[in-house]
Amino acid sequence: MNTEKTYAAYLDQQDDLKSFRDEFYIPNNTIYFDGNSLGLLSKRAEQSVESILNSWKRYAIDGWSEGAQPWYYLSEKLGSMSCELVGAEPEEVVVTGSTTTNLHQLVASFYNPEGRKTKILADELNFPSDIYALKSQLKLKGYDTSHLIQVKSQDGNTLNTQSIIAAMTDDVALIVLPSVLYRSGQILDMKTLTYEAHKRGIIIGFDLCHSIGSIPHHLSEWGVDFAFWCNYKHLNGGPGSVASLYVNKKHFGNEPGLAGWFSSDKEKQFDMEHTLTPAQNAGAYQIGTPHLLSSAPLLGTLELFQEAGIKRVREKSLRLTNYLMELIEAELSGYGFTIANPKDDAARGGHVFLEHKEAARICKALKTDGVIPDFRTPNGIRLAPVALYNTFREVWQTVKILKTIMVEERYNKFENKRGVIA
Ligand SMILES: Cc1ncc(COP(=O)(O)O)c(C=O)c1O
Ligand SMILES: Nc1ccccc1C(=O)C[C@H](N)C(=O)O
Repeated sequence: MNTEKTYAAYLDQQDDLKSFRDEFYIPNNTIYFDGNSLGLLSKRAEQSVESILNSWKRYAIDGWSEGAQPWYYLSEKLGSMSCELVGAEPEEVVVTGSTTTNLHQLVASFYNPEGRKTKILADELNFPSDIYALKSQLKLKGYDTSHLIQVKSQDGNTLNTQSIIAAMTDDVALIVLPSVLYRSGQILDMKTLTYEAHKRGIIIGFDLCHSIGSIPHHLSEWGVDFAFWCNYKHLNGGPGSVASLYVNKKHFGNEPGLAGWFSSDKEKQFDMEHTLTPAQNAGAYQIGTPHLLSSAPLLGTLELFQEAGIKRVREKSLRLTNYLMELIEAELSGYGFTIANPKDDAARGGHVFLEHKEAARICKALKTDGVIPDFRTPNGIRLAPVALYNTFREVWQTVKILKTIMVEERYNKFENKRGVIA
């Protein structure tokens, strides 16, 4: 392991994505390793917001059909611009709603309890919003929450594929799992899980919040029934930007569980009939008028991903997180850290997850020293060096800063307690 700073500089020089950093606004004197929570603003996203504002200024109501990006078709257009990121056909993806409302929509559409098959299978490590949504969907169908099975983790950080498969019993109607776990960054084996679910006649969908824009997916090839994700993390769509969903084309033509007039076939929508003719694509899972101003940044940012290509993004991301882990092992052993993310490339997502009993205040000390990580309760530090805008030098500097914090016990200045927003 070469721990020299010059080696980091050499890695940056070799980086064929290095020019993308200039596309982003990097906060001054900051090493931003939190792009897995909120990605940075790019100049392209800023321009695309301006262009949507201008079309409102210039065309008013006619913006729905006029201008460079007619609003009526924007959600589908952004879906088709995202399809390579998930390995889908253009009409299988639409930009709409929020992560959680999309999950509600998809469960309302795909959870059809029948006979013995009444349960929903999830896991105990997923992000709380998904679990809240699943429980409320069960209640709406008249079941109590014992109908939600949550696969247990052996080590508190990761899930075992075989344990998930073992939980696919014949009373399960629907499975909802994350693609990448938000704390440990473990990638679940979506291909195998989908295959095993379908062998048992169970519908399966994934929450791609932590994998979208970070790892490649092959949803159509794997036969995944549905997926949903936010666009504000690795895809840099901005705080609260409109989310996305994927529906496998084998399900096209069905009525969505939660219908609205934007679920309609676009040609029929303005016929104003009281019987819905659903769109024959993923667009059918939209509900009402799209949130144009918070979809707009995606026009710019998805263009950047089309230029970079998800394969190159993933390759650089793996090199960054690998370099970070190696430096941590070389420089910080003996300081109480555990690298709690999977170390092998196949199971490691886009961030490194460190556990430490002083994690909350180590995060505060890092922030004070210009490094932005995030803390995840009770003892986790997430560090996400992002391929499009972070550098190997920043990884090197972060480990150096972290070492100083540990050697000088600088974290003692802070309370070991999370802030309101961790
Ligand atoms: C895995 C996962 N699911 C869901 C959410 C939240 O969804 P929403 O965008 O609806 O707030 C997040 C993060 O906020 C997440 O990490
Ligand atoms: N939407 C947010 C709003 C405020 C603060 C954080 C978030 C996050 O997205 C957290 C993220 N889902 C996580 O993996 O922890």
